Amino acid sequence: MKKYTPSDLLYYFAGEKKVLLYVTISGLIYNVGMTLSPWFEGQLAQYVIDILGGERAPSAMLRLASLYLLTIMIVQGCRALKRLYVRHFANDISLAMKAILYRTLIHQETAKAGETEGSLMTRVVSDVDACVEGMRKFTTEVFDTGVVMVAYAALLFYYDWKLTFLVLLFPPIAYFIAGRLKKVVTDSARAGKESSGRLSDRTMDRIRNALTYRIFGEETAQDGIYETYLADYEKKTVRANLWGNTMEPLYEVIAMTGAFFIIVHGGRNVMGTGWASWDIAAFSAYLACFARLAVKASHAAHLFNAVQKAKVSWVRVRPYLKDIEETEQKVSPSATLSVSHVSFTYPGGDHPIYKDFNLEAKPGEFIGVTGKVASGKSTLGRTFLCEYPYEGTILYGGKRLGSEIDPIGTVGYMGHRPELFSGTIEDNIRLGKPGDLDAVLKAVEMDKEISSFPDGIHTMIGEGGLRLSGGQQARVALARTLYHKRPLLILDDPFSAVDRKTEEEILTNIRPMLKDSIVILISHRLHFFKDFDRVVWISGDGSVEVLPHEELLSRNREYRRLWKMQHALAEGGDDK
Ligand SMILES: Nc1ncnc2c1ncn2[C@@H]1O[C@H](COP(=O)(O)OP(=O)(O)OP(=O)(O)O)[C@@H](O)[C@H]1O
Repeated sequence: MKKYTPSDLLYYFAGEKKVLLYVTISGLIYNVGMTLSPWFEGQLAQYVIDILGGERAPSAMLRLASLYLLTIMIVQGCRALKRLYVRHFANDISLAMKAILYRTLIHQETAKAGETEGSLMTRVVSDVDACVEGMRKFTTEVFDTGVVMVAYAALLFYYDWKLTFLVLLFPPIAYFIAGRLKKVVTDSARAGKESSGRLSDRTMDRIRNALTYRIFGEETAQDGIYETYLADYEKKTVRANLWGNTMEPLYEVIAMTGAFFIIVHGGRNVMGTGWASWDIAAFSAYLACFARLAVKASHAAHLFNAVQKAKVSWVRVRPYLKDIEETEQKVSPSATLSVSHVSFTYPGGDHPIYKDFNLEAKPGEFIGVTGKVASGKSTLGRTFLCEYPYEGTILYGGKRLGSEIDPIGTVGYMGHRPELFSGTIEDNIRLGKPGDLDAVLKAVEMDKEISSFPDGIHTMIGEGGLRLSGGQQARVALARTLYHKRPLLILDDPFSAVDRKTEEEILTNIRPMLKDSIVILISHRLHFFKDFDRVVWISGDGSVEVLPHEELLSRNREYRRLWKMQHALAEGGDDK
């Protein structure tokens, strides 16, 4: 049997077999039971005529009505159960998708040009919601529309198959029109979503840079630009909703056209001159059954649109749904890192940022990376994420990183920016992964601070974490990286926003936690490099030197100069 991965839609259905079984049982009872209503209504009409004509006693009506009531109670009870399980199903899928998504997004960083982490997270989470809503509607309608339509159609054929063939021509016409319009609905939904993404980017930009815009007298111009984005969003959303919603009544009118033929031909059946012989009960049951079928058919068309919209979101969110846990299991805890002759040039760049980089490292080792400003330190760190192709080989556990082993699940990364999203501190660290956060909060020296917040770990930190100080943001981001520990960790300037004492405490705390990981730590500040296993120096002209601290100090003039300068500052008490 095919093994589904998180990027297959069926993966989520397969994980919910038990809940789907309950949905199926309660859904079948409810929907097949629904066809009994038109039959009961027809019988009731016939009983009224019979009682008035003296052919039946009123007590018979009472028995029939009680039976009808009991049937309704059972059918509606199953309906409530079915709804409950469908909700259960949707919640489980939403949680599963978001947990996978968050884990993947830790590795997303700057590769997607022009996208900020806040808008990326906000957009993909809203896409997940739209997808789950589509899956919920689909599951509901498979029963409420699919099964019930088959049951109603069977009843209609039983009463008069010729008339049924005739009247059932109309719902497919409505369905066909919905199919033809699906491109318009999809395109307008996509345009609406894209415009919403652009607007949220713009909103974030306006908030983040508010002070800069005010100081440089740019506010009015920025407000004008913002208005154009808002106007575009309004226009596209109205258009998307218009196409999505106004088609429904049209489908219903077309589907109901069959009722005209029932009144004419059904009347003939009752008079004894039609294709079948009917009493009043049959006429009434047939008409009621058809009306319900036509309404259901219009729901099918509506469902079609909902599924189309969900598809747009699914296509957008799918690349972020990767099987991380599985990759993690393939990595041996004692695997070593072997970097040989690696050079990196940005796509379209005319020279390598660095070349001939060589490094051997084993678990428990800390490797420092430093160099001049803009020499390529972050670029070297991000090479391990394999966002872009590199020259040479990076082997992890003997497998080539990027082609034979996925960096997701192997490489943990904390970038320059803390990459926090709007949510609680807990959400930002946990990213859907259950477990105890105490150890990582203590390690990053955040435990006491968090317990002094009124909402503790449930404190909402705002978009991009703007309600926290820079140092707090950095420590929450570090706690997240530690909580989702990987055998190879790249930490890009993790302590730039904390003071030296806290930095030292954190380093002391995390070293024992990371004794089975290889840590590559990029920093401008060198004082802790003396305790590291090796230091990588990037010169800025492309050359890379890898040596233990003392050796690098004696051999590399630039490194020595920088070290001495920082040492002198520290002794003068100026270094934080
Ligand atoms: N995505 C990119 N595309 C093209 N060039 C880039 C990209 N990112 C960085 N660069 C360039 O690569 C060079 C090295 O940048 P990088 O950020 O790696 O340096 P750094 O040493 O980490 O900088 P800093 O000292 O500011 O931390 C710079 O000249 C930069 O302009």
